Amino acid sequence: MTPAARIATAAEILDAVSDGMAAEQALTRWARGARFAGSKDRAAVRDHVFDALRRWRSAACAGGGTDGRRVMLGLLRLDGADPEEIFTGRGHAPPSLTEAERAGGSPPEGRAGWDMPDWIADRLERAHGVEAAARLAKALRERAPVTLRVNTLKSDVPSALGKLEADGISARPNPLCNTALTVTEGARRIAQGAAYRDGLVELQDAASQAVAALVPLTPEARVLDYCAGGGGKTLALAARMGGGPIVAHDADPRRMRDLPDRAARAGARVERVDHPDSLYHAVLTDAPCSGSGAWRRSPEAKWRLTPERLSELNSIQDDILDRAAELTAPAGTLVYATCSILAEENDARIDAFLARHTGWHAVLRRAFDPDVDGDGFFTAHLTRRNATT
Ligand SMILES: C[S@@+](CC[C@H](N)C(=O)[O-])C[C@H]1O[C@@H](n2cnc3c(N)ncnc32)[C@H](O)[C@@H]1O
Repeated sequence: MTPAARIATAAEILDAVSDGMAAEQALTRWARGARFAGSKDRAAVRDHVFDALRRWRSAACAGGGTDGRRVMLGLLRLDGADPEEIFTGRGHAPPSLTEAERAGGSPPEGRAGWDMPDWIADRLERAHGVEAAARLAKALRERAPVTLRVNTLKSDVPSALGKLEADGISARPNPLCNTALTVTEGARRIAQGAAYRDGLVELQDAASQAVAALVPLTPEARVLDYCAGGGGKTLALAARMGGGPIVAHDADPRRMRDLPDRAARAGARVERVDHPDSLYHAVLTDAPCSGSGAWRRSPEAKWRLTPERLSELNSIQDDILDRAAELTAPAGTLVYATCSILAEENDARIDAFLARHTGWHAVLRRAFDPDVDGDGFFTAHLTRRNATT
């Protein structure tokens, strides 16, 4: 495919996303019908679509409209490219620009440059002040880093770096966590590489690793990952415990479907339970959330979140904390985590928990901002006051 044909395809996919289809689904549907497209074409189209979704509002402003064609036009303008070289109408390129399109569009100013719905920008500004809010919003316009966790059950940082090099992948240590590596070259080769296949490294965001690294663990601790999902943090905890065991639970057990295979590959022991009913020294609740700290990776979620859905998530987060508190041993630690930058899902949930449970206090609260090293995350550690056993 020519560069222009890739742009034309991205514009069509963006129209499908505008109509409500998930970006991944729209890309898969296109790829199925596009046998002519090679792996580089697919990767390039995907990058265009995700770049446009991250900067939808500013690109629409620069392109003079919200349809896929004009969003791609705006994106080219924002990136300093000459749209006339792409919109030629030749071959599979998009049709030539009309006079109205040439004259339309304006540089994004103010909130348009934040690339976020106003209601979310308002909340960010209330919580963090205008400068910090703008910085957070703008960080989510960029591509996210690709990060790996070195599985200390099978390797260490220097040997993992060496094995990755042999797979054609370059990486560097990531400052957020001592197990984290940022991939600098060859990210698309990870899944086929021996280091990944043999369980020496896992794909995991560095802030997610840092959250798991903060969970207080002792060698004999009984540990419950209450919202285990695919098990990213379960496996990170198991590695810190010399293999485990870690008890994993999820309200939707299908989310843990791949966990036994992943654990076997990593050399970790994970016991899945449907109804946890004993007491644990550490209970991790990596709660369902807006995912706002990771909107670089799933940018359409930024445009689809509604105030109603956010309130619904807040109720689920409160219920999870209440239930997890019952499962925390008297001297144990309840760990709350989200991959969100919204105060409503972070400090406000902890404050609400402490108001409902006056015998508890927060011994740690930490926010990770989305940046070149990792996603936005929040974690808090809760313990009972004066607990002795
Ligand atoms: C953020 S994801 C977990 C990601 C996972 N910990 C990881 O690191 O890969 C949140 C998970 O919470 C689960 N969940 C939703 N409601 C729940 C509830 N009431 N109790 C327990 N888990 C719940 C979801 O099914 C989802 O898998």
